[in-house]
Amino acid sequence: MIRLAANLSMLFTEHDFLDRFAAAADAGFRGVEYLFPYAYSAEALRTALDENGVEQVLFNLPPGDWEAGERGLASLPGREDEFRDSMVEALHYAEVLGCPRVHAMAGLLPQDADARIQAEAREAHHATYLSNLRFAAEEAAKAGRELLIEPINTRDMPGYFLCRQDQAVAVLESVGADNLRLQFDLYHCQIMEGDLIRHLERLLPHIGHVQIAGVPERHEPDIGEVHYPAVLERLEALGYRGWVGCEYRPAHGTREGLGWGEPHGLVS
Ligand SMILES: O=C(O)C(=O)[C@@H](O)CO
Ligand SMILES: [Mg+2]
Repeated sequence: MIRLAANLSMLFTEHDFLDRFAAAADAGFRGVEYLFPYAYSAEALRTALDENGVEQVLFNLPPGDWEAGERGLASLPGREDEFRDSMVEALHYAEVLGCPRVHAMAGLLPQDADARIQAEAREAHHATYLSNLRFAAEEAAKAGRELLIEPINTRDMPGYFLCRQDQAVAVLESVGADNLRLQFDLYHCQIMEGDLIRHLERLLPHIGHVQIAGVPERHEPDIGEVHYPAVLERLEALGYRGWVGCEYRPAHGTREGLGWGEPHGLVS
């Protein structure tokens, strides 16, 4: 049985953040994920999990200055100290929340530079990314956690450093840490590369977490060009036993749009 987690940064936004845990549990979700926990104390979040009987399955490391447009620190040359601090903070939250995995966003390449500068920057980001991920995977291993990396489509996030599955696999293999795994977001993969079922088959040994959304609008999985019943059936047949994060923006209301999840135990 596919295990669905509600992404509380996108679902149940009809409610205040701390009330979304109850709304998710009431709709049949047994796991939750969201972008960032840091606006709340870890203890308050722990209480929200416990009171509603849901598991925390994923959240991201602090991403730098999100409001100013930053999208992660892991590949940013010169920001290594901040990245290390962000890992320490994330592991503290992971411990209190009992969350088995955290996601390190890669960050953006410099925009508006000429091709030569872009190429040099890409090399510098790659080297920084590998060394930061080596450090972070080691820290995560000491704490008994997994560290995830996620290719994100560059239409939604222009300049995002990690945007293709092969690039991610090359990074995982270069770092070579057992607890460094792939966050496979089918929405991003469909936009950049397509061929979702073949990607799942090939990438399964690397996958630590899956996320889904309809393409191209990022609405419910039953809206758009991807036939998710077939994709999820294949995922299950392949033996994937992890979580599938529902990371989409409801087209109308969250509950109104949950009909697609009824075969997986959700209630609309
Ligand atoms: O945007 C996505 O997709 C995510 O999974 C966020 O957590 C940013 O990485
Ligand atoms: Mg995602």
